[in-house]
Amino acid sequence: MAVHEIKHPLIQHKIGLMRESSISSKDFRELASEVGNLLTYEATRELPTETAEIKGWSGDTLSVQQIKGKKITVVPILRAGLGMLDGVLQLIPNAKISVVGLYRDEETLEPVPYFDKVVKDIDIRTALIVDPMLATGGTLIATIDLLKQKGCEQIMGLFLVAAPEGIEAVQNAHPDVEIFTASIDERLNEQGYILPGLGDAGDKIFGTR
Ligand SMILES: O=P(O)(O)OC[C@H]1O[C@H](OP(=O)(O)OP(=O)(O)O)[C@H](O)[C@@H]1O
Ligand SMILES: O=c1cc[nH]c(=O)[nH]1
Ligand SMILES: [Mg+2]
Repeated sequence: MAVHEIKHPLIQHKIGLMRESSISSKDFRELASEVGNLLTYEATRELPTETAEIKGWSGDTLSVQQIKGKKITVVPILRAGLGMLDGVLQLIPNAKISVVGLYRDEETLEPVPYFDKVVKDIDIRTALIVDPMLATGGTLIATIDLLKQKGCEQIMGLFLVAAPEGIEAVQNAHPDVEIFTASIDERLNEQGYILPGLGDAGDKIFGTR
């Protein structure tokens, strides 16, 4: 599995701002969307293009490049993934959206699924999963399981922050999935939170902390 930690200065700067303990929900939300946008730019760098003929402004026929083949479905994981969705859609405005809802049980840290509504033609689309946090990896593994059961064959994931433990778990379960993250942090604490991390991303985005 390919794991890309994106060291772009803009991304590093914005993730640094998000680590400030007193950050407001408004600022956290804006930055989550902005970093989601920048990660999308990086994750789509290798998308294949093909030549198409169009009629240009002067009436001449022009050869231009268009995205080729499989289309994308963006898969925000409820709740916190919604915080990155706007930024992703700014770059892929025609993407279909497949929503999955899972929360992590606070005691067992196991993912608990509670919602899914994915596009019907997911078998011919590339899924772009978005979630701010990849911690133990349980939520991501369950999401990939679900998408594959529905026929999805090509899957990428965008995460603001990822823990080494979670990356390893996902690598073992789904070695074919490609991951893009703004930061691979140090470790998980006893409660399964990422250190140094961002805290509880869902609570910060929705103001429920
Ligand atoms: O890798 P894992 O250990 O599974 O943890 C990561 C998950 O935990 C958080 O969601 P949470 O359960 O807090 O739900 P929320 O988005 O509704 O806050 C986060 O947004 C991920 O979905
Ligand atoms: O650090 C973490 C781990 C899981 N979920 C979060 O929101 N933050
Ligand atoms: Mg949460």
